[in-house]
Amino acid sequence: MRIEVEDLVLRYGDVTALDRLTLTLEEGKIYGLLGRNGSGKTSLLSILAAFRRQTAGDVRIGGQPVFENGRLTSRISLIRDAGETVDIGTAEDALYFAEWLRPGWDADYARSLMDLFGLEPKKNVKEMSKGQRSAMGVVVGLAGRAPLTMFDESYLGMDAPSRYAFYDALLADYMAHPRTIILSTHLIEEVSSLFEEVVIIDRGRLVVHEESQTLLSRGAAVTGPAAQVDAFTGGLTVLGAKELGPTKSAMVYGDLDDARRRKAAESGLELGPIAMQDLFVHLTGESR
Ligand SMILES: Nc1ncnc2c1ncn2[C@@H]1O[C@H](COP(=O)(O)OP(=O)(O)OP(=O)(O)O)[C@@H](O)[C@H]1O
Repeated sequence: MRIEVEDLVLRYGDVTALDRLTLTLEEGKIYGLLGRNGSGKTSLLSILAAFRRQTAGDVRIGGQPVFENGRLTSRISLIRDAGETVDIGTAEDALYFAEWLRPGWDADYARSLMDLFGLEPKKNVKEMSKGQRSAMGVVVGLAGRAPLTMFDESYLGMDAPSRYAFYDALLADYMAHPRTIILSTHLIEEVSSLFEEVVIIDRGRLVVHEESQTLLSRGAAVTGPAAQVDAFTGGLTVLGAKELGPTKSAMVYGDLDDARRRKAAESGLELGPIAMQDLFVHLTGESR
């Protein structure tokens, strides 16, 4: 479902969590929502899921207002940090409840995900470990197949093998059942290969909304003899550099046009990609 957010403001008392945020997300893509602590990610997702009402501004999903719109919210799923299943009883009860809530629920898929994450259906959710509860949230989020599915750091408590199993399952299920997925995360390098587009917010404002590949193309690692690297990077924004003997590698930010790329090749320099995390740190790190 297409998401249109216009001049969105959310205030908690004196704190402005979202500050006239404007954003349009087309349907059927996987979006990465990135931002530093307190930048407003959870606030934005909570409004998209109608858990909260905005202070001002307009939010439309599939062309409709979201708040107190039950028909629409049954098609929207937000899985939060601790999972939403804690007070429900056993894992089986939680799945039953989710099935009742979600028109697109796939019970067979839910069972296979339970197996994948080693979750016991008869176990009380309250008695599960943090990682198991996170995995329960992931099962509910994936098997619900909501046309708008959002994961707010929900998989952070899971161990690395479980997280990677989640990323693989998400991608496979998204290919088979395309829908709009938003992943908010601090584990940028782990997840960034899933993102088709990236949204970065900082202090409640939009910093970047771009295709992942376009964003990544704004940075490059320049490697070669130190003097040539320095000459090449003069005038460019250098995000960081490492030296190993006579060789230097510098991360630069900015559009590297064909002429510059040719110049690099002529100077015997190698241009390589840089990590999304480094771009993120650059784009959000200097403003505080
Ligand atoms: N219930 C609340 N009451 C008061 N202030 C709040 C509340 N929830 C969030 N805030 C404030 O709103 C701002 C945005 O918080 P939000 O949780 O949306 O950020 P976030 O990007 O999700 O952060 P994190 O990455 O740390 O989870 C912060 O300044 C936070 O302190």
